[in-house]
Amino acid sequence: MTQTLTIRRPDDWHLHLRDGAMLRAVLPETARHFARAIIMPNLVPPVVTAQDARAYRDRILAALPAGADFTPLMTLYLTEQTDPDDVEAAFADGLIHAVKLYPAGATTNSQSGVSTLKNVYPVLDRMAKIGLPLCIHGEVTTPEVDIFDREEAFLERVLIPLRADLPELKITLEHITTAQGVDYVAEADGDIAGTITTHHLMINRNHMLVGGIRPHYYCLPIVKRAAHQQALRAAATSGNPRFFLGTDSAPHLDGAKESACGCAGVFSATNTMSCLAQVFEEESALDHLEAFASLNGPARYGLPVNEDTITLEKRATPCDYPARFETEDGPLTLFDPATPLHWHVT
Ligand SMILES: NC(=O)N[C@@H](CC(=O)O)C(=O)O
Ligand SMILES: [Zn+2]
Ligand SMILES: [Zn+2]
Repeated sequence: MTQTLTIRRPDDWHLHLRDGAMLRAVLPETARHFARAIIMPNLVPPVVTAQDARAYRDRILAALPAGADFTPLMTLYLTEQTDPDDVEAAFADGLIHAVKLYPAGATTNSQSGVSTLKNVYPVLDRMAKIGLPLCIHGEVTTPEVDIFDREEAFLERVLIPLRADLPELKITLEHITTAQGVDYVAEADGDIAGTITTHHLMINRNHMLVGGIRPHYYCLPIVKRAAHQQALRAAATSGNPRFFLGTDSAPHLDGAKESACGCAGVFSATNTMSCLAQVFEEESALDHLEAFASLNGPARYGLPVNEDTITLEKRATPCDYPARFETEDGPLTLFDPATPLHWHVT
């Protein structure tokens, strides 16, 4: 007997769509399953002003396949020049749903990010007043801190002091990767939530490094040891409304990944729902998949849940996802979950 699971249509609360040829290649992959996504603003140059966000939203809408039902939820890239009035007006217009903080140098295209947090306090203060969430790439960038410890150090050195200064600010700690990140989000007072990616639920650093280095598993924050993966799986499948899906699907052309200095980012839009169903089944928590993928995110962002549904069906035959896509600029490899997937999206 085939097992089926019908859930409200999911949303992706952390997604990189890029621009141009890459946007055209990856947008249909997200729009097929997801109704909405929080769109990351780390283009080159970044999406900094309301005007940038409006223009980017129009390019995304223009790239949607005919008949697709998908709403991009725009964000602004916080810089030390960001104008609080521009941010407030964009939020009041319904154009943006969050502002994104990249510590300068932390990740892909974060050169324009924030070096001195105090310099953006006027913007953060305004956001706290109007209830606009701040999404954070939570890693310190000081060279002495080991790359595997950057998230934990961020909690102590940056996040806790920031939240003490601005306790009313709504914060989403993005793509959490450690047990410390999980514990902080679960236990801290006030308005805090955390997104978890597909790949951090599926793989740990052994998958990336044992038996050869796999550049398509390299992302930031970097995948950690198995005990952290277990903590993330427990959090995601717990039903706790503070945790929800942000795939961090982050496409880079194969040439940029398979290189002596490869880019960080995992492209997982296509097979995320099959991966998640597998994880939730393994954790005996299929009944919490809808909360993680479809309910907790909208609640957090003050948006209605989606009315339509998707159905997943567990079949003996594994899913047949393509290993890679051809974009107009070259090949793009899909996340390889390192195990056959049996949950098909019907
Ligand atoms: N996650 C990644 O490894 N890369 C993201 C940036 C980010 O989300 O940090 C990208 O834009 O490629
Ligand atoms: Zn990030
Ligand atoms: Zn990201």
